Amino acid sequence: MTEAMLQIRDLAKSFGGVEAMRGVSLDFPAGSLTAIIGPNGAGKTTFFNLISGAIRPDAGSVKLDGEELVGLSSLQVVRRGMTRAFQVASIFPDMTMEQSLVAAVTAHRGELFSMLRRAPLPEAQARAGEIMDLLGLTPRAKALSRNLSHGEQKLLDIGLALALDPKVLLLDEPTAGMGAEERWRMIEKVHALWEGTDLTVIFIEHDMDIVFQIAQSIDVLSYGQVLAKGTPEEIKRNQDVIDAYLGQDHHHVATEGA
Ligand SMILES: Nc1ncnc2c1ncn2[C@@H]1O[C@H](COP(=O)(O)OP(=O)(O)OP(=O)(O)O)[C@@H](O)[C@H]1O
Repeated sequence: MTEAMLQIRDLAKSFGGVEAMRGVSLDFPAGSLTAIIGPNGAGKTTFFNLISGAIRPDAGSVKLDGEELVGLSSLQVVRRGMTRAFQVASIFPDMTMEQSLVAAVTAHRGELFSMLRRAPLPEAQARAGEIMDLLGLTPRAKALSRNLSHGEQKLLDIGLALALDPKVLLLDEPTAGMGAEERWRMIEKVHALWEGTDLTVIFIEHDMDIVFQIAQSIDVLSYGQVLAKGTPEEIKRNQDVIDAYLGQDHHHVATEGA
């Protein structure tokens, strides 16, 4: 059997007396699109912090393409091929979208460019162009960051993550803070990006309609443990998940003809 692109084993982390992650083991096959869901405080953000090297686990293993990541810094994790989209698009308000992406590609590939003794700009511009195409941002290439809509800024954040040439892309609530219509536009772009590349995409999302619509598989966390994992159909019918999460009033449950 081939190993998953990302293989997590027995991941654990406590903050003082709080066991935020209690032995989580999950596999993410190459090219998969997975949603991480769960009630508030379930450990979703902690999970991303642990696997991306932002914080160090007390125990466990995180293997990317067979290589152990635990103990590496965030930067080293990025270099190995796992990148998280952060809210950084607004840091350089007077740069255009294209300039921001060219700068990110150049920063990431700089070493390689100097080794090849080639001018970085045409290459970086070509890559920035590809990324804008993937995200449907090309018409906004010359727009200044400060003039981008919230949704466009979020897409640029994803673009900046793509500039780091990841194998695995982590998205922390890509639709947060958006209205219903903008959410769907956003998630359709994420879906198109996933379809158009061989990326392994893992996203945290609270909107269950979105999760059930686009995720290929779903991992449910609760109290720092894996409560369930499966296809959207399996998760919708899982009684533990319904009891722990989907039954809660404040979550949007896809009732699907019910
Ligand atoms: N740096 C920290 N120090 C202390 N406790 C923490 C820290 N980070 C997370 N926790 C605790 O760990 C648990 C899991 O939190 P986490 O933010 O990972 O959950 P979450 O599933 O992302 O929640 P939400 O959906 O509300 O974002 C919570 O009890 C939280 O209070």
